[in-house]
Amino acid sequence: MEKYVIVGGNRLSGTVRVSGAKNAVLTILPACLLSKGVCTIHEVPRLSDVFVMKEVLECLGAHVEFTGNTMVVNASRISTLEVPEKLTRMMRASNLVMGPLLSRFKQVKLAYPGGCSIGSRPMDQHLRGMKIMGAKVTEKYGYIEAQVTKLTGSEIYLDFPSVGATENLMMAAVLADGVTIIRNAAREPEIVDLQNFLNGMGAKIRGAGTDIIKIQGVRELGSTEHTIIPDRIEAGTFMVAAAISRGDVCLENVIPEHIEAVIAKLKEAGVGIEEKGDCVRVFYQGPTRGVDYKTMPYPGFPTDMQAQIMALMAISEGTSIVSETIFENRFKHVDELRRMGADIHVESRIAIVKGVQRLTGAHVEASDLRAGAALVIAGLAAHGATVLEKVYHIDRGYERFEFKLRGLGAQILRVNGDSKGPHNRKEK
Ligand SMILES: CC(=O)N[C@H]1[C@@H](OP(=O)(O)OP(=O)(O)OC[C@H]2O[C@@H](n3ccc(=O)[nH]c3=O)[C@H](O)[C@@H]2O)O[C@H](CO)[C@@H](O)[C@@H]1O
Ligand SMILES: C=C(OP(=O)(O)O)C(=O)O
Repeated sequence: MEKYVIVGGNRLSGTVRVSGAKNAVLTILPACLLSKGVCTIHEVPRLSDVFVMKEVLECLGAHVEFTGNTMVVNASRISTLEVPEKLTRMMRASNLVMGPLLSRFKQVKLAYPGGCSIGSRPMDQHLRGMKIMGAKVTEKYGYIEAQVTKLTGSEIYLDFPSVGATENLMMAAVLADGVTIIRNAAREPEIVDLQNFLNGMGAKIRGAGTDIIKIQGVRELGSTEHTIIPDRIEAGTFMVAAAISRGDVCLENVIPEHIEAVIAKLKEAGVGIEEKGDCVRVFYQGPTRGVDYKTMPYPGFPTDMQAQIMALMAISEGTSIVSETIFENRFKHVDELRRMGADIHVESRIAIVKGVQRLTGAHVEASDLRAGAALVIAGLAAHGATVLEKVYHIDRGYERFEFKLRGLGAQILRVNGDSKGPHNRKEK
């Protein structure tokens, strides 16, 4: 299994370009199943999750070409409405094919994606919305099956602004009969990107980015060309890497308003940040201070940045209190940071981080994607070498991670494998 070896102590400097957003592409690729035409998508990051989603589309019968960072999907013909269990289990986001298949073909069957290491992640909000629109949904033997004669535009109030439920229901509603209104919808930028993509195919959706989304059903959707928004979590991760290494880094291809909550917290902690158009400069301007933060749905502080900032807090002056309100099991990086010398105490969904003078390189393991990113960040600042196991978690969400970090001056190597990661994966 591949691992990273990171030798800490180098100040990061230079420029890094942020890739297209994983969470946008993971909903836009399933949305291609709604189209009778050809969808050309630019800025698609070469991530292992993207390759899994490509395989899902291909298993359903779509034709997919992936060259560089452009993907062309032709789902005009589909050969099955059942997603193989092996694929649904590999990735939570595979559940996002449900809305499009039900909407266009009136039927879908997939294995329950199940829980994952950060929490149980049920799908009740997705399924309740589909039932309100008229679908018959059965959950048996680990499978979800849904079918409908005709989806009907309806009013759906989400109990929680779930990102996946909002996306699945938007996609279910685009070909439904009449108007669907999703209230208490998630407001994440990836949902706005999905709306723009669907409208490009001929859908009639307004309101994404607010908590009320209105979808006027249309008869069919056609071809489109779309560019994925920059990945705000990758941007935030590089910001923290720059800050912890006392560096001076310019990030290109960033939409600063998508990461205002992260920028505000880093500034409060004493990190220098300057915004210039779609570039952001992050620089050291003295020791950082511990700050408190609480994860919230967008535009609140993103849960997907909780672990990375905790690595910075671990060597900042004073104490910070971190509250995780989105996922019940998202502190798995804490034990690993402790191995590196961090002073962190967890009580239920709160972590109390007391800043220490320095971290020390250790043998640690990534339990999930962002925990892995946090440990890389910690390794950049640690004294000595850190060996990070289970790098495959990081490959889910960071394109050319070690290459980008090395370009900024970090000492990080991938060992035990082909040293390439998914970005160099050969096409079938
Ligand atoms: C591919 C993708 O876009 N993943 C993101 C998406 O995941 P995902 O779409 O799975 O996250 P949700 O917003 O749905 O989940 C948030 C919370 O709602 C709960 N919930 C969700 C659906 C449901 O039917 N019932 C229910 O109880 C979940 O268990 C969790 O506690 O948003 C998360 C929250 O910002 C991010 O961390 C993930 O990176
Ligand atoms: C939790 C994440 O992703 P996913 O929903 O794909 O598991 C993440 O990106 O941090």
